[in-house]
Amino acid sequence: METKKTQATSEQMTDTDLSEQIKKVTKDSHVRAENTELMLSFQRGQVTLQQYKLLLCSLYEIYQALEEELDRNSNHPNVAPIYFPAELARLEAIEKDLEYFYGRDWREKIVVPAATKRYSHRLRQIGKENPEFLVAHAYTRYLGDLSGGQVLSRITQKSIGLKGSEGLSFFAFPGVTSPNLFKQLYRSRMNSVELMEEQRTGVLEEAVRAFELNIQVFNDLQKMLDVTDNKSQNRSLTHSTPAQTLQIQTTPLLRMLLGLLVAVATVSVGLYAF
Ligand code: HEM
Repeated sequence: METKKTQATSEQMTDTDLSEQIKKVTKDSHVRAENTELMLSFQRGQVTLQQYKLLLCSLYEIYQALEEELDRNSNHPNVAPIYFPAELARLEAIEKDLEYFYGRDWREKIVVPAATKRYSHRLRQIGKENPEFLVAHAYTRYLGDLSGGQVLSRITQKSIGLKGSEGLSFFAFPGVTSPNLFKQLYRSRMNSVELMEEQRTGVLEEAVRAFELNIQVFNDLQKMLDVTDNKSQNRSLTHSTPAQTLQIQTTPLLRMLLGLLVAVATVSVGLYAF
């Protein structure tokens, strides 16, 4: 299916192409997204199991909203050209990964920050009110996933120390043989979406907003992780090793003993002088 569709990608891109415009307007946002603490952890090969698990929880909520709205609007003229569930849908893959990390009752263990709720709320809102904006969100997530998928999968596998490919389904696109060719096809489909000038401006604004929502999710996740880290650090202070605990508890005690010694010495010297 993919090869047949790919033949439509040979058309020349121009400055008025939606795919070019959207890339241009989101360029700065992309740099900001790349430089969030969470994304830097991936790039440095330092992503932790906790970071990855929490990210998967948020991705679950985001893709659930995105894919439900795309499915519901799949016959809409502005959505149909970019509707590729067989090739791109991520929800089932994320569910598999969540089950791998959290067990069968993973649904009860999902935790997401406020920013993720805002993101999914926005997706459901535009799905109802402005389905033509869905292209901006589908572009931001799917083309991003297709661009970094393979590299990020290997980095995550190595950082977390996973043996096989279990837990990494999110990064795999079995329905896409060549991510680059598929991205070309996707761009040509985006360019075939007919939009009035006002709608086009709305889509471009929505793409910047989509990046912003992602950045907020990454920042919120990092804050959640920092709080957890601090808590466990505090716990390790109260449940600290005997040596640490002793040190903490003896400081005021020592001070009291010293004070007492000085007092006794002063009294003794006084008595001696007397
Ligand atoms: C680890 C951080 C990231 C790195 C290193 C990275 C890197 C890249 C690279 C190398 C490309 C290919 C550029 C090209 O083909 O011209 C790309 C494309 C893309 N990335 Fe990222 N990216 C990161 C994070 C993100 C995030 C968080 C998002 C959105 C949420 C995103 C969205 C996109 C999109 C939409 C494209 C397609 C651009 C286009 O061809 O129009 N990226 N990224």
